[in-house]
Amino acid sequence: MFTITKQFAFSASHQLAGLDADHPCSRLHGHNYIVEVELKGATLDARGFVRDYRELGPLKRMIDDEFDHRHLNEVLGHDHPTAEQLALFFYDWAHDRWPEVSAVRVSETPKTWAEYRP
Ligand SMILES: Nc1nc2c(c(=O)[nH]1)N=C([C@H](O)[C@H](O)COP(=O)(O)OP(=O)(O)OP(=O)(O)O)CN2
Ligand SMILES: [Zn+2]
Repeated sequence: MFTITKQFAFSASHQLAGLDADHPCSRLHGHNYIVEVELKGATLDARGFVRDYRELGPLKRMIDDEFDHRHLNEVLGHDHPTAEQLALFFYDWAHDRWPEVSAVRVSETPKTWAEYRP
């Protein structure tokens, strides 16, 4: 089995509901997000690729247009825009287009990663 990954980045604000009042993430704040998309394939195409990284360009354009420098509560339409919810959103979006997508990981800080892998 082959596994390839590609990372995308954006900056955005969010405010998480349902937390204790003294939880810092209940305040409006922002992160420099990293989104890592993983694709798997048992075989390679004639070019030697699971899929050409360049074919993931539409995901970069969507992130740039709809997520970068936006407020994630508004983008996702709810008040729980956690890293887990973002990983699920990007997985669904990417897997609809590229069936080899096997997982998506989202980082909010240099020390944290959330992964969605069905
Ligand atoms: N399981 C999750 N926990 C938290 C999420 C999340 O998306 N999923 N999000 C947050 C905050 O939005 C933010 O990411 C803060 O995280 P935290 O690790 O607490 O960041 P700090 O830099 O303040 O942590 P240090 O311990 O100071 O390094 C919170 N939890
Ligand atoms: Zn946060």
